[in-house]
Amino acid sequence: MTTTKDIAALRALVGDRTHLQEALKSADVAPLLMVLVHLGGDPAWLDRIAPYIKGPWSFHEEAPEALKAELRQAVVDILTDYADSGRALPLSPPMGLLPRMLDVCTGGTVPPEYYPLVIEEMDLEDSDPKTVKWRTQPAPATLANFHVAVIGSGFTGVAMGIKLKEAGIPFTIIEKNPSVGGTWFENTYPGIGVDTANHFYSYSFNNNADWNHFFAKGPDILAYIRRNAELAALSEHTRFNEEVTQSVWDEQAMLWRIDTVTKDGKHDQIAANVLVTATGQLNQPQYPTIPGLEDFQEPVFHTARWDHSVGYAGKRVGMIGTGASGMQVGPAIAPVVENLTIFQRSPHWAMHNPLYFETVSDGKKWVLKNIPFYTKWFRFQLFWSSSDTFHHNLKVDPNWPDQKHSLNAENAKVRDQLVAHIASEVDNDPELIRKATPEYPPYGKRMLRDNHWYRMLTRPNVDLVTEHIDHIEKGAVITKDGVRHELDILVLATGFQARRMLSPMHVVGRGGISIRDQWGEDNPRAHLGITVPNFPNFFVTYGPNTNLAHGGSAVFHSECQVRYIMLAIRELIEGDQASAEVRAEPFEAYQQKVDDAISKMAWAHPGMSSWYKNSKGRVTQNSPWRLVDYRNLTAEFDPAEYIFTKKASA
Ligand SMILES: Cc1cc2nc3c(=O)[nH]c(=O)nc-3n(C[C@H](O)[C@H](O)[C@H](O)COP(=O)(O)OP(=O)(O)OC[C@H]3O[C@@H](n4cnc5c(N)ncnc54)[C@H](O)[C@@H]3O)c2cc1C
Repeated sequence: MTTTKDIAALRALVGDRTHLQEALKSADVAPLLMVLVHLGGDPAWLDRIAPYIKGPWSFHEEAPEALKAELRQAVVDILTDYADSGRALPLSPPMGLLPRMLDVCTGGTVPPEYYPLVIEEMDLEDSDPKTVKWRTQPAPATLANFHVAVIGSGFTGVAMGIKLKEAGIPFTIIEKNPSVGGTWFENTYPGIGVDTANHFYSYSFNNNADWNHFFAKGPDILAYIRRNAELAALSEHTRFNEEVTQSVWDEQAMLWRIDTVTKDGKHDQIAANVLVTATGQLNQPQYPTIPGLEDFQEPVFHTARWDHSVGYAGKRVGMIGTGASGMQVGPAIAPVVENLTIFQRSPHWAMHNPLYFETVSDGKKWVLKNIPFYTKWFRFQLFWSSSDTFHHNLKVDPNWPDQKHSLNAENAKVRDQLVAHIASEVDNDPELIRKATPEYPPYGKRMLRDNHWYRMLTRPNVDLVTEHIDHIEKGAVITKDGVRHELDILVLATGFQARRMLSPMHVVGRGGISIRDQWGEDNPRAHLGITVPNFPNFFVTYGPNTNLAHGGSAVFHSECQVRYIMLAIRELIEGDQASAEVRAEPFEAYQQKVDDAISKMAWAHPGMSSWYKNSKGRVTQNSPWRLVDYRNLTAEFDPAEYIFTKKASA
């Protein structure tokens, strides 16, 4: 039912029809059309506008101005009609029209297997489907005697805290930093930002209408995470500046014993029934092992530990690495440094997106905030444009002749487009084209956004060095060809220790087995990327084979994992169980499925070296699944896959 407050807001919205009509000029056609059909249910509108929507981004739409004006008027009329009549706004669109709406909205075809995900993601039925509800409300004493420890307060740890709080389950978040934010707290380098559009790279339960950019910069994302943490008052549950060093499963007490140390060296221990790691895959910086690095003597720092006390304007800066972070740093500092020397081991593919630098106008923010359902439809468009539509591009066609450069016909087409983009950006300079174009197929590594990286390479003060580094001396990097590159500052854009998952923590499960005993140095494996045999009541988020490299938002995956963990916790509490441990059979069967799927994908390509693969060549980081697959795998918790141990009766 629409509340009195909603009706009052609607009446205020349509009170000034001229203003509304004007304000709607800032709206994109596709989501506005969806609002109209959602509210009015008239399929004729879909037929009229569909021919002008060629894809899910706003720049794919080419409707004539007169038609857009008609659409805006129709939206004003229908909102006025609802306001005048006091009728409730329908939470869902007419379900019979949903398939056609999704197709028109994306300018493509959305298969039926996506409908449950769409209904849930957009919360079309307003039933809060991602929140796990009690089947039998536990007694207050039961809840009071249960405790969950969450390590880390980035996007995932904060989501976990919010959901635990909603369920009334006591919990403690332990965070080594003085703030929430994780990735977005620690990475403050110039140019830091996302490559996933933010109206999708955000929580489904808090669609933000206030993003300043379609692709936000670091501080805005940090502010968003902080706002969510504040809304749930998570600071009351969080121990900041405290690092978990070790967690040991106490088999007698059926509890995790979690050792922590504060920044000033105070040790403590926390006991918890359930332990959730939300430590991210990209949290521990990877430092290169280059002979002489310690002899450099000028400022040298990792992108994730940017030293803001060091001014780089007018300096000779060297940067090792051209991955996701390096590609953002380069264009941000090149205009002000004397010289930027970039040491590249292998180039990255990066795609142009016209919205990458665009700010969200005040008018668009107004529409996002005020027009009912607009944000939900806009978010869906971004979901569609940023994720599974690329998945087939990563699959190896065994009959494809040019396996070295592309994987299948579609992948080859993308390669041609990307190569043409590089050529035009570097003014057809053959040397730069050669250096900046990867040999490996597109999507072999996560596709980045071209933030003027290629154009930057044409600057007279930028050198792209592809000769390998031999060693480092005081104030200089020496390459294998004997050239000495004199530098004032050295930036290490060398990524993270993703493969040594959960390191440097020491985690000890049942029978005294440690996670390193079980995983070795770099072979992490977990059921659905979340649970591990021998480690009862232990849940990993952003765990093995859950990194999204075909596209998509890591926040989507976090929410899938958080829901799965909440379902498991519900099973423990409602069933009065002391522990749950994944059985070996489903665990092994899942690993087999993952490895089989990955063997047919880009990352297993023999020409690829990346942080996705471990020392034996197994892809341990990436998820082979589409978002819809991972959602389906984690939407329910199957107790039959777990061994439960009852609490000893008192
Ligand atoms: C520069 C950069 C850009 C990115 N851009 C995108 C993007 O565009 N799209 C996308 O989908 N993903 C992107 N990612 C991936 C990003 O990491 C995830 O999107 C997401 O932020 C991960 O959140 P998280 O909470 O799981 O982990 P993190 O954000 O890594 O948070 C982990 C937290 O755990 C804490 N912690 C770790 N160990 C301990 C310990 N022992 N004790 C206590 N606390 C501990 C850390 O301090 C940190 O706060 C990007 C990553 C980086 C580095």
